[in-house]
Parts: sequence; structure tokens; C-alpha cells
Amino acid sequence: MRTGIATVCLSGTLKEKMQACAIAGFDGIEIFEQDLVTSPHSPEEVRKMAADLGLGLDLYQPFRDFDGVTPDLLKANLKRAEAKFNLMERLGMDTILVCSNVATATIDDDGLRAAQLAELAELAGAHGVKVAYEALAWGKYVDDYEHAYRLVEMVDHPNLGTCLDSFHILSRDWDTAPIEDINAEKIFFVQVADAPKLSMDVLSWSRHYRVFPGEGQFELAKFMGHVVRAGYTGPVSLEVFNDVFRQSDTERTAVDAMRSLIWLEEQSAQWLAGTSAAEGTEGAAASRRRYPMELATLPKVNEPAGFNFAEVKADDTAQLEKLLGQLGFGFEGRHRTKDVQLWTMGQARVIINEQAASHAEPAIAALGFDVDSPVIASARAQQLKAPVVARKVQADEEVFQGISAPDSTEIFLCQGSPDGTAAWTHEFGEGQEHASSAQNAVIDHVNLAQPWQHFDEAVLFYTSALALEPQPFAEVPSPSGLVRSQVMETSNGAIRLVLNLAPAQQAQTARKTYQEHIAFAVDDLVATAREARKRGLEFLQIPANYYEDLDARFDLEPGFLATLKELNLLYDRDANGEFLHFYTATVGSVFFEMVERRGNYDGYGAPNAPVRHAVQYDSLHRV
Ligand SMILES: O=C(O)c1ccc(O)c(O)c1
Ligand SMILES: [Mg+2]
Repeated sequence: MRTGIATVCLSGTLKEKMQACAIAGFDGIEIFEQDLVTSPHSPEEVRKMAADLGLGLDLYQPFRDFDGVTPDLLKANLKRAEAKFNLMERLGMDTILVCSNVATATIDDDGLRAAQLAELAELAGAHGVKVAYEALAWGKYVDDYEHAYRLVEMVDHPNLGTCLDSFHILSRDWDTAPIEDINAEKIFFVQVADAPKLSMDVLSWSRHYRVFPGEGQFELAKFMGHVVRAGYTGPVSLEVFNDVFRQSDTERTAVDAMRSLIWLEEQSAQWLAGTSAAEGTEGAAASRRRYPMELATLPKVNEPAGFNFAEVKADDTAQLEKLLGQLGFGFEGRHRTKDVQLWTMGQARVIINEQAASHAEPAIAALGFDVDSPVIASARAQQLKAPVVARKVQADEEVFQGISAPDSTEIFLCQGSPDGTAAWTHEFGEGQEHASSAQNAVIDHVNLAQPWQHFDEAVLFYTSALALEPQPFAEVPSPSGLVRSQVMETSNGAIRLVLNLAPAQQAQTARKTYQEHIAFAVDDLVATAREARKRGLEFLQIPANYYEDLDARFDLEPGFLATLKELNLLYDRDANGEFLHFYTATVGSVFFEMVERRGNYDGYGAPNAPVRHAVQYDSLHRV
């Protein structure tokens, strides 16, 4: 698959964008006209820069508001087009994107439109230029890719074809199957973008909320599958208008973009293999051979089987030790060679990192995931351009394959074991042991604060490299703003991550004000809470108003309600089961949660999140 990206996706100058695209490994780019017009470099210099960087200049765009106009306007439009064709010759470019008219079209007549596009194609041909006509989702008369293609067929000129843009097609819910009926020679260009499903006018949605494939909710593998089955072999190019990406680090966004295409390529191959298997052909190999576009695949991984460990960092290590001890964790000792301690409760393993915490680093410094094969999982992550974590190891120590997540949490790929034990724990053992609680516990979920610039990148990272499934995102009110919350989990819930995007005011100051936490699941939360209280644990204090509201909503048995209130427990219930939980006070920027899932409750007590945020806000602002 030939990969491409439009310069409009990135921040920076044209030169910076081109350099970032080359470093990220793109085959070619689309030059967005604004980027050229505002560049100090001449077209000849841009052409040379691209050649030196090994980047193809695959598309010049956009050319607007050409078709369906009065004769006077047509004349002016052809003159405007000719100027661009001359410019493209200097750039060494041969394909231009022409969008369906959104502004100046006054005549809704396919015959007239075809005649005008024929004139444009004829002029383009004289300059050796190909015109890719694209139906914008908000085009005045042409807003549908099949309509655009009908016009291309009517004109039947070698210099006129169509451009398929996934956003314009999927935002309008157009059926993508008819893409297969398009003559591949008439598909001059393919643009891909994903987007969250939002209810707003399609122009605003397109100009501000497009994201890279895998970061939104469109069915892009299916779209691409139809494109591949049509026989298309040209560039597959990202065209993402996004307010955040346009102000983020250029090189980093280009790498995020490249990751999305590598992943989409694999997903498209899988979609094709799935559909051809369903149709009774011979699966992946056969389907790949049948189509002219080559689709690369990646090392395959299953979902992780569970958390192996979590590692936390705080300035006040003693305070962390105290909290874990009060919750019922036992101290297993200090590492032989590193400044870290191991604490366990049943199968929940927590490492306290004694190195000084930096405000720029996440409080949850590392997570271990159990995978079938750490080597294969690491190979996959690296092919998806995940940065590798270098960790010093001594003889006899477990070698972990680690990758760095977008928020700089280190993810270690660990060999899972059937009995839930971990081979590396024997490296700990120096120091006094404390008896842990008799209760079993497992890591239930981990809540990670995401810097605002890297939120979408994180969703794609965990989806593509670690096979987690994004759930629909939620917005949780807090006293300092709305917290965007995105659950990423495995299908059986063995791994549950909650990515939280802090309100701007918090995200821009230190991470300190925005907290991360680890939740542990136990079998009997009331017993755990009572034991913890005996050991002197400071619970997050829940206001009495909460319990009145809870009673109104759920009509609880009075004794049970009194127990919840007495122990500062939060409660939720849905059709699948019940959820009980409590929170500890915060140390540095990390705190802990204890949960009990009853029945098949699969959520996170979302209705209680605003209460937690408000109480934490209150305790932060009181001191
Ligand atoms: O928003 C626009 O105007 C616009 C321009 C060119 C494109 O290819 C596109 O998809 C949208
Ligand atoms: Mg487009």
C-alpha cells in the first residue's frame, strides 16, 4: 500500500511538515494549497526538497467551486485552473483534487456539470494533469460519491477521475459496497480519515473533529476493503482536519499518523480475509493474491490475559507503603539491585519505585501486561512505531520487553502464567515481610491521566499495539471542568484501562493536580473496608447527600445503606449486577480504589465519578 498524508494534518511550516513526513516513513504527501502559498520556498525548491527527502508529491489540493456555474464564471474558473496547472508543472505534480461546488453553483444539471468538467479535463490533459473530482459531504448539488462517479463516467475523459474520501462517505452513512463497482482506473486518489460519531453539522465535524484511523468510530477497514476489491493501487492518504493535531508536535503527530495507516492496512487485510472466508474462497492467502494492492500484515497478538503488575511513584514513599499496608497488602521485600519494593495482596502486585517522582512523569510509572508471547507482542508494537523502553538488567534477572505509551507510562510485556504467579518476584526478598490480608485481590482497572495533545494517539496506541477495545467515551463533570473518560479493555475485562483527559486548566499545570489510580477487586469489600479501618486507613469522605440520593435511586435495604454510609462506600447497580467501591486519600498524585463486582457488573461506577472528583477537589483546595 502506498502511504500518504496531507500537509493540513500537521502543525508547522511546509518544510517542517515535509521533514516530519519523511522521518515517519510516508511514501508521499498531498500539498494543501495554503501551505504552499504561505511558504517562503519557490515551487522548484519544494520540488527539490521532496526529491531529497524521498517523498512523492502525490496530490495538489484543493481546487474549489468549479462546476455547475454560469458561462462567465466557467471562463474565470478555467483561467484559475490553468494557473494551477502551470504551478503544478513547476512542482512536478500531476494530480489535482477538485471538490464539488459548495458555494458558486447555481445550475443543478448533470448534463451541464459534465460538459464543464469535460472542458476542465481537456485543459488538464493539455498540461499533463489528472483531475480527481471529490464529492464533499456538504456539496451544494453533488454530495455523494456515486453521483461524482456518474459524472466522471458521463465525461469519459482520460484526465478526469474521482477521489474517494472516507469522511465524506461515512459521515453521510453512504453505502460503501458500490465502491467495488467503480472502474479502478477512474479512482485517481483515496483519502482516509476517521471521526467520533457526533451529532453536528457535517462541515464543522469535518473541519475540526477528523482523527486518524483507529481513533474514531468509522468502519474504515470495510471502506478500504471495498477500495481494494475495486482494484485500486494508488496512494492511501490521510486527510485529517483536527484542532489538536494542528497545534501538536509535528514529528510526533506524523508518527501517530503513520501508525494509523500501518494498522489500517492490517485491518483491511483482515476484513478482506474475513469476507472472502465468509464467501467460501480460501481465506487470507487467496484474498491477498486476488487484488492488485499489496497489503502488509503485522505480527499477530491476542488480547493480553491480565495485569502482571503496576508500578507507582510518589515523593513520599513512606506514605505509599502505609496506604498499601492499611489496605491489606504485604511487603515482599526490596529488589536485589533496583530501588524498588514489591507489595502484594493475593494476585495483585504493586511495585513502589523509590526514585524521586518528577512532576512531568506519570504517577503510575509502569504497567505489566501478561501476553502469550512477549517477543511477538514487542515485535508488533515496534512495527507500529512504539518507542522501546530500555531497562537495565543484571544476570539472572527477567528481561522485560517494554514500550512507552503516549503519556510515557511504560508498558511491559510479560509472560503470563496459568496460575497467576510471576517468575520475577524471586528477585525481591530483602527486607522485613509483613503478613498480608487473608483476602485475595487482583488489579481490576487502572486510571491514567492523559495529556490533552496525546489523547487520541493513546487510544490508537492501545488499540493497535495492545489489542484493547475502545468503548464509547463519556464526559464526567468535576468542579474544575468536564473530564473526558475513555475505557479501553479486553473483551473479558481482564485488562481495563480508563484514559482520562483532564480539563484544560488542570492539564496545563503540573500533573500533580490531576490524579491517577489503581483499583483492586476483592471478594468482600465490606470486610476489606472494616479491616482497613482497623489499620487506620484514611478513606475518601463521601458526603451525606450522596447517600440520600442513592437511597432515592435504588431504594436500598436500610441496614445495607447504613453500612455503606458508615464505611464511606460508593454503590452502583445495573441490569447485570452491583458494584461497591471506596477510595483512599491521595499520595503525591496517586491514590487507590478497592472494588467488589457482584453478578456480571461490567462498569466502573460512572454515576459516582462526579462525587469522587468533587471530594478530591475539595480536599486539595482546603489544604
Ligand atoms: O473542508 C474542505 O474544504 C475540504 C477540502 C478538501 C478536501 O479533500 C476535503 O475532504 C475537505
Ligand atoms: Mg478530502
